[in-house]
Amino acid sequence: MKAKRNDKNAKEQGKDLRRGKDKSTDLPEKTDKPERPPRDVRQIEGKNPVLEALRSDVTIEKIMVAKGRRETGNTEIFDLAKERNIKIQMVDRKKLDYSTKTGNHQGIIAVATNFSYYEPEQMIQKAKDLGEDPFIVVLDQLTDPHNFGAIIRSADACGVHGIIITKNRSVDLTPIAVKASAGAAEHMMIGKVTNLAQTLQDLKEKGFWIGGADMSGEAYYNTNLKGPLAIVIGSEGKGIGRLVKENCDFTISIPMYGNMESLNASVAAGVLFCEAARQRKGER
Ligand SMILES: C[S@@+](CC[C@H](N)C(=O)[O-])C[C@H]1O[C@@H](n2cnc3c(N)ncnc32)[C@H](O)[C@@H]1O
Repeated sequence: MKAKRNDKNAKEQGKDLRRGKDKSTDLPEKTDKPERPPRDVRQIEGKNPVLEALRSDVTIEKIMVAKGRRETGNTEIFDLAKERNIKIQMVDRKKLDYSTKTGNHQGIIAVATNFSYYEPEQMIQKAKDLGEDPFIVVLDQLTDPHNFGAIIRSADACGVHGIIITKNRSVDLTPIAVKASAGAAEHMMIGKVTNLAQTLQDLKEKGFWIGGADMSGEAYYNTNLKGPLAIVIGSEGKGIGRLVKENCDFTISIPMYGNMESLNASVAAGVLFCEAARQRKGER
């Protein structure tokens, strides 16, 4: 017989009215659940990001592909996955819709090990190995993952050896940033530092010129961007912070001829990186 919801006596005796059971006797003893170690993995979403991850040395656990996608231009992904012995799981599109972190998986999600972050010294070493002057980009508390992704993509195109971001109040390498980079993030060394002003001082001691991108600087096409160089890009809201600006050797500006005071951070970064690449690669 069902216990009534308002059976006061039963409640007072500690009975579970929903199941007609005695709470005091039937409940299992509380035990501390063993803590699950966090899985050191991330999701890479979309065709280009997955393809770039396969082309890089990123360790990929598996790739999930929406059923029916094999025929629609994923041949290279399938071939590379086979070559690298990576499991491809054909799944219902709904499963991808459910687990997507970008909202735009394009029918393909890879599960890969998390990013490793790099020290500025490793970026400098990379340049040395290539026989080039180091070219580093510094982002002063950028917050938009789409801007971050676009900057990584332009940086890769222009021969940047590494990007330094701040540990606090900054965007990170989220699946959205990686997607926005079209997978360029898989090839770029990214470093995180606590004290950007200190990092700039360290770079200066290593012979770097630090150029801060700012609307009130010298026109970029009149600026020498050769040699060991770090270009600082400011945040979307407040631009380059005071202390960071004080540690710049010069400021570089893209003249503004319209009504707006500034460009989007990633657009400004793209223009300046291209000019730096033009000067550094000796093109006219
Ligand atoms: C959206 S802007 C920041 C605007 C901010 N309100 C300010 O006053 O600095 C983001 C960053 O993009 C870069 N930027 C934007 N427009 C630029 C320009 N015309 N010349 C050089 N850098 C620019 C700067 O690094 C700037 O800090």
